Amino acid sequence: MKVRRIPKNQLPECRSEPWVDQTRRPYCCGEDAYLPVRAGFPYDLDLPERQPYTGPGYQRLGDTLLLHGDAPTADALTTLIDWEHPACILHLNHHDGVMRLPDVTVLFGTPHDVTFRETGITYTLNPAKVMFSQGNRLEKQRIRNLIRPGEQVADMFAGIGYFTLSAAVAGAVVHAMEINPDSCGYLRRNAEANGVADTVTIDCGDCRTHLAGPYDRILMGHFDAPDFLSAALAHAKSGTVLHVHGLGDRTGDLTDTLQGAGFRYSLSEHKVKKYASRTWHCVWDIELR
Ligand SMILES: C[S@@+](CC[C@H](N)C(=O)[O-])C[C@H]1O[C@@H](n2cnc3c(N)ncnc32)[C@H](O)[C@@H]1O
Repeated sequence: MKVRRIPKNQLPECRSEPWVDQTRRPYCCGEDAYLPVRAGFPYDLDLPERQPYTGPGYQRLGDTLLLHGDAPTADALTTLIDWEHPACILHLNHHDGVMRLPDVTVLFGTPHDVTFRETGITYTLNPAKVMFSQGNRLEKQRIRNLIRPGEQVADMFAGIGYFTLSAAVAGAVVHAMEINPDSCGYLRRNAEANGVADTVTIDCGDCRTHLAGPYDRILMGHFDAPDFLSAALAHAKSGTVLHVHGLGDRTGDLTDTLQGAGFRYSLSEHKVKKYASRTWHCVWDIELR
């Protein structure tokens, strides 16, 4: 690719010059910018074409990359390091136990706290210590759109704040419960970083002992959430909406619990993401009448 090297701060004024090839993107490195040059115009350098990326798929959290699925080969790892220049690479083997703790193998660098933004929300966490699911991004946005300012919301499985923060930035008053002290620490930091510490109350411990409803909305972001439905219903009222996550088809269990507790309700199912070849991560919206 034929380019002219210019100081990066001159990029905005040079971009519309007649010699600039508008069909290609400028490349920046340090204080320099390399602008692609149209055929027939003078150029400074002929850069080799950037090869397409052929390494493994990854999830980026700040300067750390998280790999899912099979562990990469040594060559694939080198390709990834050369491409992304990360500070750390982790291979996620699985999530463990009720706290869904990540079981990771460190492939490169040293795990540490990372800070990143997703849909306007800032998160800090250590991906080797606590889970963060980017696959739930659309669900977080959906919840954010459903919230009315001033709603009283319970988040029974708050983690580092995936749903709590989405609800709080939409104007809800959130009671966040989380059993893992590490996650509680990040949740507190994240509420402060997003300017919602005044409207988020955090209780570190088992949600069943901290629920203090009735609430307008109850968020239940854990695969075992259907087993916690009775506990949630004891803190609900007519008009309460519950968002109950789970794996596979749990509608029979949910309707049994709702009918056993004597509630009239409407129930709708939403697919969040594919979890295994034939298993979906679903969320059931239940509105009590
Ligand atoms: C699956 S993670 C949160 C996932 C997150 N909601 C998401 O969508 O990515 C579930 C969280 O619930 C917490 N947890 C599990 N059992 C709990 C309980 N009985 N009370 C409070 N928190 C609990 C775990 O420690 C974990 O942080």
